[in-house]
Formats: sequence, structure tokens, C-alpha cells
Amino acid sequence: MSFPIASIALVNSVLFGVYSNVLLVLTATPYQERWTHPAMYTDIFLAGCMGGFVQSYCLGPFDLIKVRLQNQTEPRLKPGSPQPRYRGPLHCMASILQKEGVQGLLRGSGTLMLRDTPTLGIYFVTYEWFCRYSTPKGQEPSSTTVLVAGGFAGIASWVTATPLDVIKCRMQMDGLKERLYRGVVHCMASSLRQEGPGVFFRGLTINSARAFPVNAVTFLSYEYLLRWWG
Ligand SMILES: C[N+](C)(C)CCCC[C@H](N)C(=O)O
Repeated sequence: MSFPIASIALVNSVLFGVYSNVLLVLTATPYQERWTHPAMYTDIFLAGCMGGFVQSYCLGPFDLIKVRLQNQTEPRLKPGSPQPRYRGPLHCMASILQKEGVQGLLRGSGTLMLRDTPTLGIYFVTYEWFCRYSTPKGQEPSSTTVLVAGGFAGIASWVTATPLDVIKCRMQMDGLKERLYRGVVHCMASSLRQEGPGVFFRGLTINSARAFPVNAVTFLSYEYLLRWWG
């Protein structure tokens, strides 16, 4: 449990930190004037893409370890049964480093970057659009608006990210036994050939159901923290 929590804290602070600072540079509008002088959607999109690009490199190794541990489906240790491949996050990291090298720890990071750069642009644009649409001009959005806008931003982002999310997970699991895929394009083509277009939407419902509450709370915390420290 402490492993995903630590990674969420680090990754979100990188994402929101890069986003806010890039937006500040692009618009030259301080946070306090954000709702009276709204930024252009193209600037919001660019700042979100930049945030997504940088965060994907921090997220890469954490995400790989999470995917490997989640896919470890052997039953839990019974007396006398063999040890599982990975005994926990640190053991997983050490054994990837040992068997697959530093390169191995970055497996899937390129696909993660392709997944997160545009979809985090969409994430922040959806959030801002919903806040502006539901709030009278020049006013700050209410907490309820922030919650709902954050929830929809999460869903919009996950809907667009799911095709590359499926490919990313496959790339991250590749290399455990024999290598199946030569790269992202080969992985996409062979998944499509063997399983049809539906393969790109696998996990979409569960991703969206998780995205609403998670991102509602994420944006509410972000807005509150900015108000306290702003
Ligand atoms: C870009 N992508 C869709 C992958 C994530 C967007 C939302 C980020 C949030 N930390 C979450 O986990 O839901």
C-alpha cells in the first residue's frame, strides 16, 4: 500500500507543478487572477502536455513495478510451494535491474510518454472547460463544480488513454519470458490482428469508474492547496 501512495504523491506533484509553472510562463497570469483573466485553451493544452511528458518519466519505473506485481497471479505462498517471482516492490525492482538491466526498468516508458503527453493536455482542458461552463464569468468555481469537473477530466483523459494503456501493459509484461514484441507499432499490429479492434478498449469501463472519484478528489486538493499557499 505504501508503494502506490508514495508514487501517486510524487507523480502528481510533478504533474501539477510542471503544469502550473508552464501555464504561468505561457500566460504571465498569476494564480490569483486565473478566473478573472482565463488562459487560452491552447496554452492550457500545451501546459498539460508538458506536465504529462515530464511526469511519464517519473512514473515509468513505478508503473512497471505495479504492472508486474499486479500480473503476478500465482496463488499466495502455501507451505512447501515455490517462492513467487517477486516478493514485493523493492525485490521486484532489484530483480528487474539484475535480469533486465537499467533498460529493463524503463520498459514501457516510451509508450507511457505517448499515452500521457496528449491525454494530460485533454485532462486539463476538460477541467477548465467544465469549470468555466458551470461558473458565472470571473468567479471562482464552487467545490462541487471542482469535484465534478475533476471527475469528468479524469474520464476524458482515461477514455483517450486506454488504447495506449493496453499496449503499454503488454510491453511492460514482455521480456518476462520470451520477447513477443519488437516495439510499440509491432505490439499494436499483432494485438489488433489477433484480437480485433476491441482490444484497444479493454479495461475502459473500470478505468473510467476509477477515474471519476480519484480525479475529483485530486482537483479539489489542488485547488485548496493553491488557495492556502497562494
Ligand atoms: C493520462 N492518464 C489517463 C493516464 C492519467 C490521467 C489522470 C491522472 C490521475 N493520476 C489518474 O490516475 O487517474
